[in-house]
Amino acid sequence: MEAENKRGLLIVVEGIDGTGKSSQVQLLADALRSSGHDVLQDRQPSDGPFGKILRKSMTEGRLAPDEELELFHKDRRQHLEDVILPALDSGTHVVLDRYYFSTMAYQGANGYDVAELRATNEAFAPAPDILFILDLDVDQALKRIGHRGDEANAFEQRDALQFCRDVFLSVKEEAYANVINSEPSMEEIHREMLSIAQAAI
Ligand SMILES: Nc1ncnc2c1ncn2[C@@H]1O[C@H](COP(=O)(O)OP(=O)(O)OP(=O)(O)O)[C@@H](O)[C@H]1O
Ligand SMILES: Cc1cn([C@H]2C[C@H](O)[C@@H](COP(=O)(O)O)O2)c(=O)[nH]c1=O
Repeated sequence: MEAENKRGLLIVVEGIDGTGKSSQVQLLADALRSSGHDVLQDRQPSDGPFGKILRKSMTEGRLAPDEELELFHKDRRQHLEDVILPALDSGTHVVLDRYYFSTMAYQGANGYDVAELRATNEAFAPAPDILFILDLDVDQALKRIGHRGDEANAFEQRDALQFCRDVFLSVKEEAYANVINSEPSMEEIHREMLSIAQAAI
């Protein structure tokens, strides 16, 4: 009899800029691979056609809010259909840097209703099996990413990031959510996340 092909886990890492998401996604994916698991490491915006437009807009000039929001949703649908769901179906674990919680946070900070954004996304995007919310004080996060700019922009950015941090923390009671204090060393944070992931696999 053929061995049953167990579905992979969708493991999402969220948090405001500078909390260490990319570093932890890399460490977690590498550690799970070293333990013999099939792992796809990926990110949103994705590297697909809509994600590329979004990434370009971040360096070359922001799009109008409605156009930007539509592209985040198109990107997520395309990424799920073409990449994430097939990987999970084949038993591969997906470690994802940002997901729809970032839409709730950042587009919420742009003025859209957070609950509506969540409902729109959860109508087509499966909830994660594990969500890591990397949590750090906004000033510390800004220090890590070496914020530069004029004073007015700094205040605006600080307020927007505080809003985003609050939105990420608003889902902390979900069964899949794990709030990770991002102050300790990368290695300590990695050990905590790996032990949670290993317990679920
Ligand atoms: N636990 C940590 N302690 C100190 N510095 C850290 C820690 N984790 C990450 N950093 C540093 O903070 C900076 C941002 O890390 P990283 O790019 O992983 O964060 P991020 O959340 O993915 O950021 P962004 O959302 O802006 O891409 C990097 O210089 C990284 O080396
Ligand atoms: C998925 C997603 C992302 N964003 C924003 C958040 C960041 O400013 C950038 C992504 O860049 P990073 O390399 O991951 O830091 O995109 C967003 O506004 N909405 C989203 O849904």
